[in-house]
Amino acid sequence: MSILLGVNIDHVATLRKARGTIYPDPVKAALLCEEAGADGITLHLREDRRHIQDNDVVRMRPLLKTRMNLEIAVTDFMLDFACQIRPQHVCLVPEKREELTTEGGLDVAGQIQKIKAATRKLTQAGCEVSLFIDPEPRQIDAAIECGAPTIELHTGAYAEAAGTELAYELQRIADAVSYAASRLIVNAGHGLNLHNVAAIARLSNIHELNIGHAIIAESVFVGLRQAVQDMKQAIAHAMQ
Ligand SMILES: CC(=O)[C@@H](O)[C@H](O)COP(=O)(O)O
Ligand SMILES: NCC(=O)COP(=O)(O)O
Repeated sequence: MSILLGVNIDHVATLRKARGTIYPDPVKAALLCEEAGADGITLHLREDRRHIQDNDVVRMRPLLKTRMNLEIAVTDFMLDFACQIRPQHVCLVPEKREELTTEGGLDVAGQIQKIKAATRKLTQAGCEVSLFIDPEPRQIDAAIECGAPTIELHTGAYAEAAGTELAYELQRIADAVSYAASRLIVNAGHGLNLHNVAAIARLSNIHELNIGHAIIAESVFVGLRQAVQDMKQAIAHAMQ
C-alpha cells in the first residue's frame, strides 16, 4: 500500500499575506490539491497568523472531500478552536513567534500532563490526535503515555543535513519508525521535497507524509495540480 500524501497549503496563504489581498485563496488550493490526488489537507493555524487565518479553517472544513489535518500549538484558544471546528485530525506542534518555520518537535516528554489533557480534550471532541515529535524513543514513549494514536516524525534535521549527517539523520528516522510502528500510526514531515522524499518513502511502516512548502514552491513553475501529482509519483516510485 502506498504512503498517503497530506498536502500542507500554508504557503498559498503566505503569498496572499505578502500583499494583504484576498487571493490566492487557500481553500481553492486545497480543493484543487484533492482533485490532483492529495489524500488529505494539512494547514497550520499559527498564533501569529502569518499565513493561515481562522476563517480559512472555518470555510475549508465543510468543503474538503478527504480530511483536514489542523496543526496547532497547545494553547487554550487553539484547543477550543479545534474543538469547535472538529477537523478529522489535529496535530499538536511547538511554536515560537520568532521562528522562520517549525524548528523542532513538540517536547511531549517534558510536559506529559499538559499534552495528555490536550489529547483527551481533542479526542473527546472527535478529533484524531497526532503529536509532531523529533525521532526520539523518549518522545515516542511519551506520546503513547499521552494516549495519542498517531505521531508525526519531524524530518527537518534530515532535510537540512548533508554528507555524513544525512545518513545519520535518515537512520534516526528509520530507527524511530521501527520503534514506534507496532504501537502507533507513524506519519512524517517537514522539509521534504522531490529530491529527498524517496529515502523516507522507502521506509516501511510510514502511514502518511505531510509535505507543503516544496509542493507550493514547485507549483510556481508547473502548476499546483502537476506539483501534487509529481510528489505522489515520486513517493509511489520510491516504493517500487
Ligand atoms: C509542523 C511543520 O513542520 C509544518 O507543518 C508547519 O506548518 C511549518 O510551519 P510553516 O508552515 O509556518 O513553515
Ligand atoms: N508537518 C509537516 C507539514 O505539514 C509540511 O511541512 P513542509 O513540507 O511545509 O516543510
